[in-house]
Amino acid sequence: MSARGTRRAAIGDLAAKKAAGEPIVMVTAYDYPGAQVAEAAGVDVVLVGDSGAMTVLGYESTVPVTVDEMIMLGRAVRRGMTRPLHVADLPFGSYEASDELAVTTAQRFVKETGCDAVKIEGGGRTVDRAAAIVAAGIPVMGHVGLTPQTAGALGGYRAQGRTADEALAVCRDALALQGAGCFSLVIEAVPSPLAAALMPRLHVPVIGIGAGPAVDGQVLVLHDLLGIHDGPAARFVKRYDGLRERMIDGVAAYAADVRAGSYPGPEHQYGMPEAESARLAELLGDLEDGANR
Ligand SMILES: Nc1nc(=O)c2c([nH]1)NC[C@@H]1CN(c3ccc(C(=O)N[C@@H](CCC(=O)O)C(=O)O)cc3)CN21
Ligand SMILES: CC(C)C(=O)C(=O)O
Repeated sequence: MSARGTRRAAIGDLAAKKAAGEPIVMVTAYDYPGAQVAEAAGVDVVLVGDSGAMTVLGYESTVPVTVDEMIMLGRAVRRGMTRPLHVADLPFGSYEASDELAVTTAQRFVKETGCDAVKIEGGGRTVDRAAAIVAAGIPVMGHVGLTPQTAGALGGYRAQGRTADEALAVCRDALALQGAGCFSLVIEAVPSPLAAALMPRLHVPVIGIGAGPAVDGQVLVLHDLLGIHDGPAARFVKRYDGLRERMIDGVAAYAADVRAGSYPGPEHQYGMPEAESARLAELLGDLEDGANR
């Protein structure tokens, strides 16, 4: 590999960070500039999340997004970065029905997007799917707590595991996914005490989103943290910028310039030698004479 800092990340890097007690930084990205920005900012893991269904494709949930759509996003992300670990979400309906389907879909993502790992949601039957994909040689990130692909069954986009019994179910799922060979887990929208109680029992790196500070790293949706997304934000979202407002201001300033005739300015125009433009006028005159005959 080339110079230090430009080496492509390896799956084992997350475990090394956990062992060293260094927080792991993960963000989503869905396209080429998003991946470039994530890499330039020095993030460790870029997730091509199915949240892209909502943030960049405009669907009302993550459920409708297709494998082909996710693969297009994943390929664009691959072209935009070298170093961060590249994880791809398998979309709803593309892995649940059987181990064969899960492996086939995961293989498509690896072959067609060049991702390092895939992420699948839930415990239960997902545990077997995770084991099958791992057995096929593809690293799997698990995802427990709030699992948006099945949020309908969970009562909507709301925190999970708020009672001891429900919390135990989340812990069981996390431990089962670890047992199935997941190299890392995402835990989403759970009480901080749940995550804190679970952490000593997990040896794989755990990335939290709305799971408090006890975990090994944090993930946020790029469009949420930059303030590009304008929908209702979850409790865990911290908005570090207001890019949506800045983007609207930029386009509005352009529109105002066009309408005022102040764009394009001299510096945005191509010139032509005086002799050539004089000759062009002559040639056009001949053209008209010909047409009018
Ligand atoms: N832009 C974006 N960011 C996300 O984090 C995200 C998505 N999209 N799409 C898929 C899921 C949905 N997510 C969400 C969305 C909303 C809440 C939310 O509003 N939660 C409320 C509680 C709502 C309730 O109890 O009814 C909260 O207070 O956190 C949580 C997770 C996380 N994921
Ligand atoms: C929020 C993260 C964990 C995710 O699953 C997504 O972006 O789809």
